[in-house]
Amino acid sequence: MAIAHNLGFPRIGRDRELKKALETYWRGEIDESELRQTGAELRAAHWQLQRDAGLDLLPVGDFAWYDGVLGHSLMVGAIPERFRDGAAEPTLDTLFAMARGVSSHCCGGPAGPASELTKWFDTNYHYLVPEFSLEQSFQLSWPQLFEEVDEARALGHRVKPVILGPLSYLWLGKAQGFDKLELLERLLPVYGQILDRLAGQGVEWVQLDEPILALDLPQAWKSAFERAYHLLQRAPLKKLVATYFGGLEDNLGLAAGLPVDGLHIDLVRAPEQFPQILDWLPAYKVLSLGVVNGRNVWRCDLDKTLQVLSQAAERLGERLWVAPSCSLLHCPVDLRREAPAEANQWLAFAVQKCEEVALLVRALAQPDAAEVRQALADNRAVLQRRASSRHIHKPEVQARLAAVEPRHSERAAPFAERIASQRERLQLPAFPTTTIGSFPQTPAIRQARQAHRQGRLSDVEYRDAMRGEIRHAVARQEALGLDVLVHGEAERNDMVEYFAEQIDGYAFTRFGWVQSYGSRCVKPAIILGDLHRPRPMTLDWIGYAQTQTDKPLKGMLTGPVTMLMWSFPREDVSAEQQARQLALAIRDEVQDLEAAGVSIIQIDEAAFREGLPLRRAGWQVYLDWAVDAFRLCSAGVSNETQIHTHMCYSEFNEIIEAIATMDADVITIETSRSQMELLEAFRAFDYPNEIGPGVYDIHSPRVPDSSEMLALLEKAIERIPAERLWVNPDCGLKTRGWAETEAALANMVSAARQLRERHGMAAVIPCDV
Ligand SMILES: CN1c2c(nc(N)[nH]c2=O)NC[C@@H]1CNc1ccc(C(=O)N[C@@H](CCC(=O)N[C@@H](CCC(=O)N[C@@H](CCC(=O)O)C(=O)O)C(=O)O)C(=O)O)cc1
Ligand SMILES: N[C@@H](CCS)C(=O)O
Ligand SMILES: [Zn+2]
Repeated sequence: MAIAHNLGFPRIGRDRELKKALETYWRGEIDESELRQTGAELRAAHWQLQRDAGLDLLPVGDFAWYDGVLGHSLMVGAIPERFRDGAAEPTLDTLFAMARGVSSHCCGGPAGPASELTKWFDTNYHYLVPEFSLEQSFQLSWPQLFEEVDEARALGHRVKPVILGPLSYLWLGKAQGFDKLELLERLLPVYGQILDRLAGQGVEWVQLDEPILALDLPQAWKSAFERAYHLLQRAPLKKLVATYFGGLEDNLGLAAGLPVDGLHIDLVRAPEQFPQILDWLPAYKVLSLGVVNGRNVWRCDLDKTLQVLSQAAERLGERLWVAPSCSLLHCPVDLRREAPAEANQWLAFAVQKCEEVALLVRALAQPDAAEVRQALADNRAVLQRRASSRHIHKPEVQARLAAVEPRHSERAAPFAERIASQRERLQLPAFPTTTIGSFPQTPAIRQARQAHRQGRLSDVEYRDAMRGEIRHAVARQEALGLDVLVHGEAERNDMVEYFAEQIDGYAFTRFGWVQSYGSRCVKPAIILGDLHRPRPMTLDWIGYAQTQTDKPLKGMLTGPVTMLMWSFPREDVSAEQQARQLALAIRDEVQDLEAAGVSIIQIDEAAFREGLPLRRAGWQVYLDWAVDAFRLCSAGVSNETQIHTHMCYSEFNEIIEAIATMDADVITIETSRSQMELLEAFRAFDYPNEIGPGVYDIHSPRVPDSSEMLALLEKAIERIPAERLWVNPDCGLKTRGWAETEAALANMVSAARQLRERHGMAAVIPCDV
């Protein structure tokens, strides 16, 4: 009989228990043993949920205090010098210091900025980038995995530890001035020790995640795979190499031939790998088929999936394993937590996905069992109901889209002409200072929203409370001397969810939390059907904010690509189609803001880079529709209206041309943790429009001083003409407190003023530059 297993379970908790415990610990309100207790309770609950769902083999090692890659760095002793405290072994506080940074005036321990945070492949999860030095050594330093294996076994579970594989780990890290692959020989002995120790604990199978096998790999890395796994071969336990987020393609032969005992492939992202894989797999190996989508929330089409599995079972017998396509980290925890709604019948969250995997395995073994037949019949009926639902197909939305012409994606004049009109209108100083949009989402704001949701605060009371927050944010910005103000986004629960709630065609959850980084979560909305905007979404708030100041105030919207990437999309129509529907909805809002006199409109495309397919072969198709969606939503304004965009993941080297084609008048980007290195692409391409490279990292509570920001701006000026440079933080400030926000922004404004003096720049940039 096939084995039902799982690659990883969400760790944050159904009610975000881990988030709450972490934040309470960081505030000093609970001690380490209380935090650890919450972790243990969550792990126990999650293993039990998976076991109750019917899985045979449960993952251990998928729990992390902040991030799995960070935990792995601790395990192999890759701890940057600035976080080493002289202590022999790292502590939980070492881990949190690496994740969050430490201010020099705090705690008396080592100080320094946090490690870089970046996107986990093409997901909305962020990991902490390992930092490698030339003298890097590795040693087993963090016993968490072994302790959790004991913990799970003591609870009576059959476990499969999950570890990030050595090649993917090195690939995801950062090495300054040398080839990080050179570290492999130093790293592998530690992997050997880890595997030996797990074997000593009685572990039979270990899962080594090597998602980079789904990427275009240089030959040196392909060869390194063979070398590495040959060396790890002697460890006395069975190894399953797990690949996901894409197909193996040219790495198929390599992956199938590695000297390990099993291979997991993602058949949701790359169904074409089957049945070809059967011909490549050595006869002794287990094949784990990832057939239940770990990246979306739709129920699995069980009939269709069983056709594939039955064929596989015929060839593989007991060597067939069944699993979700990837870790379920990217899914909400449990659909049973939601209130009843028509759409629920179409959905499956992590717990339900485990049940689907178990059911598929049962259906293979006992296709005629009454409960199996019933479950398959139910599944069929549900899928049919969805296909014919009136919530999905809206002829008026489709007709509007069909009438779109290329001219709708063209600004009236080229950038050089537009910027002159905009400078004339805006009268901004050189190096204009601004922020990315959000100001601190304080407990008071969140509590007001909760009270409003629960009916304890009327619509008018809620509006007045948010207007109070807007007045406060505007007044603080004026006092700080910022040049372009924002309303602060107090009224938004999230930059995507807020808009999704106002666009017809979306569905929402109440508890569908997914970890984004550390303790921060998002609740992605679900695109059910055709999308349109029935009424203005931001006009009242932004109009109100503009009445509070004479300075220019940026209208703040989320762009179509980001709306799509950070939602759970439909699978019955293309991503392009969904992005174009969203673009029209946002275009309507842009035009309403312009008509209301808003002179600058920022359309955030924070997820633009993340949407880029993992394999280069898919890039152009994506870039064409993604750029066009942005242009479609932004191009309908006059030359005097300045369009900004913002992206928080700025590795643009290879797509800078597409970024330029978006033709935003100003782009603000995240660059501070990379010390402005990411601007190199803009310099090399001679990017024509204006740029605001982030001068400080907003993910950390640390307040950088103005000299630090000035130094970064000087680096920026080496790469970008001074008259096109803006000054802003890396991203929005919603996660920060007011005290640190004001301190950091005051330093930022001071840095901009010093820069103006140093470079003798005019107070107002002339229009003909
Ligand atoms: C820019 N980022 C975003 C990404 N994806 C998004 N969808 N949105 C983003 O902004 N991806 C990349 C980055 C990731 N960065 C972040 C940064 C910050 C957060 C974050 O702060 N998340 C919040 C949850 C936000 C939210 O939905 N808030 C709601 C509900 C708040 C709440 O918990 N209410 C309580 C009651 C009130 C209380 O006591 O505090 C409750 O309901 O129980 C709201 O404001 O109404 C987080 O807390 O993690 C995410 C990604
Ligand atoms: N306007 C948003 C962008 C985040 S990427 C914010 O400031 O939070
Ligand atoms: Zn951002």
